[in-house]
Amino acid sequence: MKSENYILLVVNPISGDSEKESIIASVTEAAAKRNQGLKIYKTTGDGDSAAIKSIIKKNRPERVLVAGGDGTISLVSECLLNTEICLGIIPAGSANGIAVNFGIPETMTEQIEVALSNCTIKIDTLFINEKMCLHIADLGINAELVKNYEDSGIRGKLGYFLQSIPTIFNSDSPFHFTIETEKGTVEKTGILLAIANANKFGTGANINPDGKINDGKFEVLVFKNLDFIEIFKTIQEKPELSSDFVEIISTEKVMISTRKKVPFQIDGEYLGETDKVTARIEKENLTMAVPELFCKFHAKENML
Ligand SMILES: Nc1ncnc2c1ncn2[C@@H]1O[C@H](COP(=O)(O)OP(=O)(O)OP(=O)(O)O)[C@@H](O)[C@H]1O
Repeated sequence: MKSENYILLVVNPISGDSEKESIIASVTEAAAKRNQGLKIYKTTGDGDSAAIKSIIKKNRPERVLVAGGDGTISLVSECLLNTEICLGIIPAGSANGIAVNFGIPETMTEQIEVALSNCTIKIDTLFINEKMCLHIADLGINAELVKNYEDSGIRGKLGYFLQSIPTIFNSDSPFHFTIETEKGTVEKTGILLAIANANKFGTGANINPDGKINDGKFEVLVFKNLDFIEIFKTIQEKPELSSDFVEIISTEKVMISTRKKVPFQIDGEYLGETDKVTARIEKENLTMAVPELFCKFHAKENML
């Protein structure tokens, strides 16, 4: 197969609760229409990263599509870092936080169209405690929620909803954070500290409306309280959030320490409790196919 004219589709057969055969059939049809070859790799949960890297190295595809949840999207993204090969996302997980952030459409037909489109963008990726983060990591009450969700065994948005109230009542918050950036050291108290190269939580809450995914910076957001009026505002595209609710520090690197150990998650994966987190950004090292609106919002000419 000629490298320029070939698509690799990585499918996680067990992610979420959707069947994957219709995705495979639709991508096969779309590739044929474009006169492109298609190779399908189904993940096994064991040695997938090495296997995908080897396929990419041997037969450089023009594009890689991934059908799976956030875990599979992250895994494939890591295989494509610092290459010119474009990634297209077909969300097929239980929560799909990454897809929500990139504004990936709801229907499979539109998702495949976007994934194969020429609307591409080079994004920055975050490394948090040296683990790649495409979306959002946090310390505090949201990470507790992710843990309780994983423990409960109930998948999807309902699972998160059912865990949200007990998580709030049983939380050990507020937490005390020491935040060191190139601008100096500050002390903050809050229920949640998020590290975001993204605008939205997986729920669609627009918590970092001015964040740009390709500006060489990321944001540290300290949420001070559960102000429901402010939380409600985050359903808007451009919410003006009060600094009594959230304080935002834009930076290229950060070191965070806490007085006591705090629950910690990266891209929806609970990583236990910690009292030290470092984060840094790597500039424009991943090419992604995204909806036109997302491309426009992140156009360089719109940046200050
Ligand atoms: N064939 C397989 N059998 C069992 N586990 C697998 C297989 N392929 C991948 N996995 C596992 O699937 C997990 C990743 O799942 P992923 O995050 O994509 O979906 P999800 O958990 O349903 O979605 P979300 O992250 O949106 O909640 C990894 O732990 C990986 O080891």
